[in-house]
Amino acid sequence: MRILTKEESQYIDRMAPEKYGIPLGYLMENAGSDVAQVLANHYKGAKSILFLSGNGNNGADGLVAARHLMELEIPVCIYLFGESQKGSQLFKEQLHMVKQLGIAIYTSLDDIPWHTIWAVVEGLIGTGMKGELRFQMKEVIEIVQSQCELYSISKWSIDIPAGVNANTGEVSHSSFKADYTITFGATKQGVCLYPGKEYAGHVIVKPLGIPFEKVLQNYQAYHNTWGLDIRLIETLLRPRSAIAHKGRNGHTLVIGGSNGMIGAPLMAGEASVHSGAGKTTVAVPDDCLRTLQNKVMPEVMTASFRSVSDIMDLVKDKSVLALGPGLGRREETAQIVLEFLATYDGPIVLDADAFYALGDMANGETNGVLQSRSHPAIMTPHLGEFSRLTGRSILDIQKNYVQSARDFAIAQHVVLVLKGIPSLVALPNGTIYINMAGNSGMGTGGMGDVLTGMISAFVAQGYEVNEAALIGTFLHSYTADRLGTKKLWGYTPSDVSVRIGSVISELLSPSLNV
Ligand SMILES: NC(=O)C1=CN([C@@H]2O[C@H](COP(=O)(O)OP(=O)(O)OC[C@H]3O[C@@H](n4cnc5c(N)ncnc54)[C@H](OP(=O)(O)O)[C@@H]3O)[C@@H](O)[C@H]2O)[C@@H](O)CC1
Ligand SMILES: [K+]
Repeated sequence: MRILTKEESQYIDRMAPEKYGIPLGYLMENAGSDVAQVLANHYKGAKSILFLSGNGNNGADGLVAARHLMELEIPVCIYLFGESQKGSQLFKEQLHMVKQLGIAIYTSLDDIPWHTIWAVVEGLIGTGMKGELRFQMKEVIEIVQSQCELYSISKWSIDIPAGVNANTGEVSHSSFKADYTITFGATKQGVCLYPGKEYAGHVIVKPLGIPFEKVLQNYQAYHNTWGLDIRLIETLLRPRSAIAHKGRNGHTLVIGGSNGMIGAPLMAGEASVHSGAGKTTVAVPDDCLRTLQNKVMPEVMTASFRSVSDIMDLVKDKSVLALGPGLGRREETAQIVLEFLATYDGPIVLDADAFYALGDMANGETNGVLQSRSHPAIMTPHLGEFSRLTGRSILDIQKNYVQSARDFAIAQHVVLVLKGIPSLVALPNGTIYINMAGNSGMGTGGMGDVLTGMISAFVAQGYEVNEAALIGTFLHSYTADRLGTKKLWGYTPSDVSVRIGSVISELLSPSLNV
């Protein structure tokens, strides 16, 4: 699923007429007619649908929809916001048409017969929003929302809810909170990120009427952002060969653990087993080995290390290394991690305390440690860890969430799995995937260790690091969502871990009801 930024949408807007001779009015006619079709299918025999129309092209989309609904004999009316004579050219043209057709138009909210309205469709403002919502628009939205609540009227937005920043998902105070958003061509980035995502409700994507990917090929600042969803994963997952044996399915090595932190490498190791790695070994510092052996499931092999050369020996015959879970933050451990990274060039997933060793990568001595690897390292920091790696505050990262992830992945040449809400996967070429799965029940200690084990297992099984990060990240959340349908909290990382195999089996063979 393609995701567009505000600038990309506006570029399409400009280029359609300029380069391809496709008047914007054509695209608007498609957009408006699609909005009408969706509403007509939803509200057969509706009393009345009210369009809130700003004086830009977002409002004009709504006016087109109102005209189409009139043809379908669905009663419509319009509330006009702002000065019509100052509106866009297309808005003025569409307004003239609906006036000629005699559609009821209100300029005061007090005059609207609210008891007759079944749905409000907000076209106050779309991708043209600059800064914070202005006061007058906020007032209108507040009154409309309270009327919707009073009369149980459902709320729709055109393209993006008024007040939601189309890029960052930040919302102005009094933004329009829709039940549904109908958008064109592709979802806007701002409704895939929080809090914008909550304001958009269910997003419906309709065609734009121009192959926009072709148009964007010439756009210098084109960012290439995708939704990480089930359809993408179905294209990436490959059935196992019937003759695959444990040797073919790879061997994961997890290096982690410290006194009191044995659970982390243990969960990573067990998740690797459940995700299908042929073999899994968990290695911990010498003095933790006995504790590990007493706790770990029998399918996981165990080992221990004291020095970098021990780790080098252990990793020799392994397909992938997961480094960091529960490793601890002692200075000598950090030294081992750095020394090891300087010598080992194989596939690696870095997590948790491995980041402590790397410190501030933008300004510190470790800048460049990961850049020239033949397999880009996969890094799975949460926001706190990412803040430390980048030397920037969490607030600053959240404000520029997607761009921060993209910049880091490009600069360090890594596959970054940024564990936020939602999680992002940023590839070394700057392509971003926004995770569409996940739920609030996932915020428990150990969930990240399971993710590390899952991603490592997919690398072990022969997936490229990019693919493994995408598959692991999505399936981790998707499996949690499946659990979340029964209970939204109280399920454990291990519950997710043991369920992964069944979920993959279902995806590969939908007829299997495991
Ligand atoms: N992508 C495409 O190809 C297609 C795009 N299409 C549609 O076009 C839409 C974009 O239309 P757009 O560019 O005309 O801007 P739009 O969202 O209507 O806003 C402009 C109005 O908002 C006002 N305003 C600005 N900031 C404000 C604030 N903070 N608070 C309050 N008001 C504020 C601004 O006022 P001004 O600054 O001029 O005083 C002006 O009046 C897009 O979302 C989609 O629906 C479709 O037709 C299909 C093809
Ligand atoms: K809107």
